[in-house]
Amino acid sequence: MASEDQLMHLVLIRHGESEWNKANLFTGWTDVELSENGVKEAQAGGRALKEAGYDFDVCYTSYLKRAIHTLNNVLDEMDRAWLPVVKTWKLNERHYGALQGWNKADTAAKYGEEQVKIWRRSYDVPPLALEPGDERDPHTQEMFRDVAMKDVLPYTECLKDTIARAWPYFQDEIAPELKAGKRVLIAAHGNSLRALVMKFDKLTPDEILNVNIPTAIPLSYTFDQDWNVVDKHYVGDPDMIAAKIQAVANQGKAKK
Ligand SMILES: O=C(O)[C@@H](CO)OP(=O)(O)O
Repeated sequence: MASEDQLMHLVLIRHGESEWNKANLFTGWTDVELSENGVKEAQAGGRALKEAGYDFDVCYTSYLKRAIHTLNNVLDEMDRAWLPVVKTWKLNERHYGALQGWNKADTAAKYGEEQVKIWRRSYDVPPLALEPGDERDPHTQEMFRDVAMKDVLPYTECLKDTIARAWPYFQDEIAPELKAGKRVLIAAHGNSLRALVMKFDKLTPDEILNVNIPTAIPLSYTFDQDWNVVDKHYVGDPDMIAAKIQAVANQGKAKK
């Protein structure tokens, strides 16, 4: 067992409910705001972290406002608004291609729940792609104007593609901070966090299929120096967390 000063502390938090989660729409890189409930969820996540005695040295988030505003609310609750925050598009949600804006239950009724589960959760089957020139094309959006190599920007992504950008970012930018003893908080998205969890937990493509991340519940990881997970737990009430995980899974079901 590693001694406490050799352990590395990381907390992941998915953004609170967004306006499009509430409407059950595929979101991806659409930059939608938190719902009123989502703000409350983020605040509750911050309070849970504070009450459990967590503190951080550096935070990371995506370019999307639902994650950024979640982080701001968490840090406000912890009286840590002053902490350094690094934003990167590499932690953006998985790009949902042409599905962005479609209702998940209607899509399940039209294409079948199995197909929707594959689009939502499979490791290597991407959703239908955006057409180049679509107004949602990231190559033409202001948000990505500083991305030098535009061909890395996607028209759609499966989880494998999200891992291909999020995992090298974690290894190059975040892992050294953890190694240096910094306590790190990452506020991101259901699927960009699944990308990290798949790597941390060494899950197979079949195992990751059934992993759903609940909104705004802090997920605490402790690693030893070899990146073995020595502790992993959600911070909050277990029944509430189980209900939230099930609610995420149910979003892809057709309405009966
Ligand atoms: O719509 C999305 O971008 C994601 C996260 O909200 O949804 P899903 O859980 O269906 O992958």
